[in-house]
Amino acid sequence: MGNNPIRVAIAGLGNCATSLIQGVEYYKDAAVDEKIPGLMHVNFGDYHVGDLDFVAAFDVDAKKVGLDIADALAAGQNNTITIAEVPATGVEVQRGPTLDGLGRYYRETIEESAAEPVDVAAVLSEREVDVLVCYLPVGSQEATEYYAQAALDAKVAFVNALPVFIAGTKEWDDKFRAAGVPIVGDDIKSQIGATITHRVMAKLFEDRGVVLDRTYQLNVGGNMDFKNMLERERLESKKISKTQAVTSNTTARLAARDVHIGPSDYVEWLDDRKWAFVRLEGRNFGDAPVSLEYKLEVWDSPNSAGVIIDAVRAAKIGLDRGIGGALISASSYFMKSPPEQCSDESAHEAVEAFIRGNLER
Ligand SMILES: O=P(O)(O)OC[C@H]1O[C@@H](O)[C@H](O)[C@@H](O)[C@@H]1O
Repeated sequence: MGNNPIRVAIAGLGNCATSLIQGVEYYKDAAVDEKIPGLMHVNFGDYHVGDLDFVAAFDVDAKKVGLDIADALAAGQNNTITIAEVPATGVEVQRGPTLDGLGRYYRETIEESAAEPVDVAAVLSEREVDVLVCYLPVGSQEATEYYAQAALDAKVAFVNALPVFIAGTKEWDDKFRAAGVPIVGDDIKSQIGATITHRVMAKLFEDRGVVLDRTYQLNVGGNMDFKNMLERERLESKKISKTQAVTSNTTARLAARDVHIGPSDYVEWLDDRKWAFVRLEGRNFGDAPVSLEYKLEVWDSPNSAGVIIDAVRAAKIGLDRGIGGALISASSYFMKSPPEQCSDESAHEAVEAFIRGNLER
């Protein structure tokens, strides 16, 4: 823990939480002027990466509930790369409510804890949590709403890492504004992930005067996220989120049949690696055809951890400044489906202005 602690709670102790918590351990003593792989800011405003202090965690998996956070990171189906050994935290994983959090493939794979669910808002208040990070499985609409409401009730800032639309809806934005609680969301945009690289390439076509005619992004991986998404009904919002994240960065108006962006399959032996196969087709000078194809290979969870560390610190600054509702700059830069889409360059500038206090949200 650093000098200026941010008290963080986590909903969903899967791979993403593992990378986040191990990453904070790994970088906790990083020098402020050091170049850190995968982290855009060592200091974000007054907050150092080591200031994140994990004081509460919720899960539904019988193999995780009741364990110290440090032990839960290696439990159950977690299969990401190990970044650091985390010493015992003294914080036990508590039983959160399941609601619609477990789809068919989770139910087939894990055993649900028999413990009685806790009252999350009460725990958040008791532990004096500053920021709650929501890492529930894709498709958990009701469960995400439950945690968002708990954050509102306990006046805790909310970082929504999954593609359930909360920050991006007027209804929830109004609730967060009224409660004076900040929110950053929705759906984490990884450091060098499928979304950001695809956005950049689509924009490059446009900036160089090439007409983008069609594109696809096929993603495969071997973590529970990909297994969960074999259930097609659960990934509707994910497809919408990923598609709008890419198409919003170009003025090309592609017909629905000409854009295919989706989680595509589960390949167990990839573990927490994600491979993205991306193709863009267009027309160049004199309508001459041009196409670009690339493949991204990345460990999925460490790829989002650095972004979440920044999002948590933005949320804490929002809380310190008493700003309720969606933090537009941080949401646009760190998330795939913010309330307002803009170029990554302007979102980056906006985040820096927000940190300096020159931009309200
Ligand atoms: O690589 P992208 O497109 O930025 O997506 C990143 C993240 O997107 C989330 O929706 C997934 O659930 C995460 O597992 C993933 O890391």
